[in-house]
Amino acid sequence: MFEESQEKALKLANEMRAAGTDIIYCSGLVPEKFAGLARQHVPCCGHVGYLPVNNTWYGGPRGVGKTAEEAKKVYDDVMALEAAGCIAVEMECVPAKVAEEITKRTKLLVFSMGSGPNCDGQFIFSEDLMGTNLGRYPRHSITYANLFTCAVDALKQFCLDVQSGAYPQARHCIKINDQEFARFQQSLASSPTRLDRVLDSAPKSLDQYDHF
Ligand SMILES: Nc1nc(=O)c2c([nH]1)NC[C@@H]1CN(c3ccc(C(=O)N[C@@H](CCC(=O)O)C(=O)O)cc3)CN21
Ligand SMILES: CC(C)C(=O)C(=O)O
Repeated sequence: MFEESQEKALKLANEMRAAGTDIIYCSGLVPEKFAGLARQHVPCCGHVGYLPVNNTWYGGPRGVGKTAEEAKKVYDDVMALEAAGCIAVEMECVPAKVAEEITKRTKLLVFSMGSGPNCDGQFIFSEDLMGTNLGRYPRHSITYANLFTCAVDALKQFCLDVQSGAYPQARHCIKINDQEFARFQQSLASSPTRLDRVLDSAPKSLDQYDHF
């Protein structure tokens, strides 16, 4: 919603609140728009440091705040969000020492994404945690499982078991009692098998084909 009008942002935020969300997080939203939401008592979380939504302006993914000037700009951005009435901020790819100094000075809850241990909380993409990210794993990420490989292994094994006949086994199958089955077979006595039907529909002679 960051490129939408104030009215649309408020409407969307209110729909999300009605659906039960506790807080509206928005990357790239300018402080004036957060202020508009905060005036209507919408709890908001902003975003500072490296903003993937504004990727072009950073020249690609990178740490933000490695110079004194840029670090001060991150501080100023946080203070602007605080003044706008946000209650939290995601701080992305800011040097840990800079993030720590800013966290000490703001009332906002600071969620660190690659901004070191001394913020109020940590934020990591679950695709990185669980190993389902098919792209690059950023430096700040940590991976505890390899669910993608697990999923592919499971699908491969299923394929192999179907091909080898290992699946399905008797315990995967549903039974019918012998008497009912015999009656069913009787009812099919005059029905041709698949093979009969294929042979029946095969051309009887080449004359059935068009020759030009
Ligand atoms: N899977 C996933 N994980 C993320 O953390 C993530 C996404 N996707 N998609 C949206 C953004 C993009 N993010 C990124 C992506 C790359 C870097 C990156 O290249 N970081 C540098 C560190 C730069 C430095 O040390 O100065 C790196 O080397 O990984 C950072 C954040 C974070 N977000
Ligand atoms: C979804 C994006 C904007 C994000 O939260 C991040 O990169 O931290």
